Amino acid sequence: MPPTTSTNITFKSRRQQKIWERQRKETEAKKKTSTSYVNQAPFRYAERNFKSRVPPPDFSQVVDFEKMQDHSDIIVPVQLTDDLRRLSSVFGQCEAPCRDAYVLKNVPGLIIIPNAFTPAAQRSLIKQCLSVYPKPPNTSNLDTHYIIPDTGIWPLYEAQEKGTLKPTDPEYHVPKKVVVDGSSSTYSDDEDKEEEKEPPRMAPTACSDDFQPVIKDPKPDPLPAPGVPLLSPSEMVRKMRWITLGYQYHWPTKTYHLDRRYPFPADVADLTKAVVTAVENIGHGDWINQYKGEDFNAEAGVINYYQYRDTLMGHVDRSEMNMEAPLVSLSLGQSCIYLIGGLTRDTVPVPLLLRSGDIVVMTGPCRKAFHGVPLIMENTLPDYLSNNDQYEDAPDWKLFGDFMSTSRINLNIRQVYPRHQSEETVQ
Ligand SMILES: O=C(O)CCC(=O)C(=O)O
Ligand SMILES: [Fe+2]
Repeated sequence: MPPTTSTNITFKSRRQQKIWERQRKETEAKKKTSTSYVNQAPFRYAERNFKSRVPPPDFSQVVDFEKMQDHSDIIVPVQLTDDLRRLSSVFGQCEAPCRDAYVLKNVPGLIIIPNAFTPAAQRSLIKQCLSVYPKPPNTSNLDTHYIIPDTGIWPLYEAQEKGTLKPTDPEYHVPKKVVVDGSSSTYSDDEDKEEEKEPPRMAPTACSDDFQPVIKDPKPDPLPAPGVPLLSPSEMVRKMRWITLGYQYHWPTKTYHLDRRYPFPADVADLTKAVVTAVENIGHGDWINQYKGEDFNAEAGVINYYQYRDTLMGHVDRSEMNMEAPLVSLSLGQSCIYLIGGLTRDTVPVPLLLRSGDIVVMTGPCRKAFHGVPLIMENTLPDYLSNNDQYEDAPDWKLFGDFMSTSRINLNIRQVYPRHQSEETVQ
C-alpha cells in the first residue's frame, strides 16, 4: 500500500493516518475548551474563573459572610434552633453562644454556620486530622502504594524535624507495597478522587444517570503503581490527599464498602449530631429542613487535605442510600472558594468564601447539588493557627502550624443508611 498523506505528513498506512487525525481532532477540541469560555456549562465557567492565574479571578460575585451587607439580596440570616456550644463541647469553651447561620435564597437546603469553633477547638481538630485519624485501619490515598505504619506518618515527621530520625534509619522511608508482576492497575491513584481528571470510564459515576449507590460487583482495591518514589516523612505528609472514616469508600466505583466499617471518631460524631440538631426546622421559602438530629448517625466521613493549587472538581455526593440526611462539612486552615450550584452544571453556581471554622450543611434538595472547590486562597491562615505563636492548649503546635501554612483541611460527614436502619437491619 502506498503511504498516505495528510497535509505535509507522510503515513506508512491508512491506520496510522486515522490515528493521527483522531489525535489532532482531540487536541483541537481540548484547546478549544481550555482557551475559550464559549459553550461552557456555567459551573465549568465559574471553575475556570477561579482557577485562572492570568488574568486573576473575578471575585466580584463571591459571598463573604463577614460582609453580609453586600449580599442581603441573596442571603437570609437565620437563628439555629439551639446554641452549638451547648449541644457539644467539641466547638470549644466560649461565653458567646453560636446560633448565627445563613441560608441562600436561590440554593434551597444549603445552610452556612460561619465561625462555629473557638480557635482552641480548631487547633484540636486540626491536630486530630493530621496525627490521629490518618492511622490504619482508616484508609488514605497513600495506602494504595505504601505500607503505612500503625502510628501513621505524623510521628515520623515529628522525629525527622527533631532530628531524631535520620535518612539512614530503617523507619525513615515508609516501605512501598510490592507490585505484583504482570498485573496492571485498572485504576491509577490519580483517578481515585474527583480531582481535575476524568472519572474512570468503566464505572458509572456519582454524577451519571445509571449510578447505583449499592452494587454487587467486586470492589478490588486499587493496585500499587510501579515507580512510586520512596519519600521522606515530611514529603509523605504533604502527599496525603484524603482519608476515609467509618464506612470505607471505594473511589473507582464511588460506592461504599458496606462490609468495611471502622470505628468513627466519637468527637466528630458528637459535633455532627449537634449540627444536625441545630439545623432542624431551618430553611427558607419552599424548603424547611425537617431531618431530626436524633435520627442522624455519623457513619462515613472523608477528610480532604488541600495544598495550594489543589482543587476539587464539581461533583454530586450521592453514594449514600440515605439522601435525606444532611451532609455536614467543616473547613479548617486556609480559606477557599466553594462553588454551590444546582442539579446540573447548567445552574450558575454561587461562589462562597469559606474560612477556617465555617460549617456548610447540605440538607434536602441541596444534597443533590453540584459543588466543588476551585481555589485555595493563599496566605489566609488565621493568626490563631500560626506556627509562630505559643498556645497553652497546644504546646506542640509549631509543626501543625507549619503544615497549615500552606494547607486547607475539609472534614465532611454523612449518614449512609436510611434512618432507623443500620447495617444489621438492612442485610
Ligand atoms: O472541601 C470541601 O469543602 C468540599 C469537599 C467535598 O465536597 C467532598 O469531599 O465531597
Ligand atoms: Fe462533595
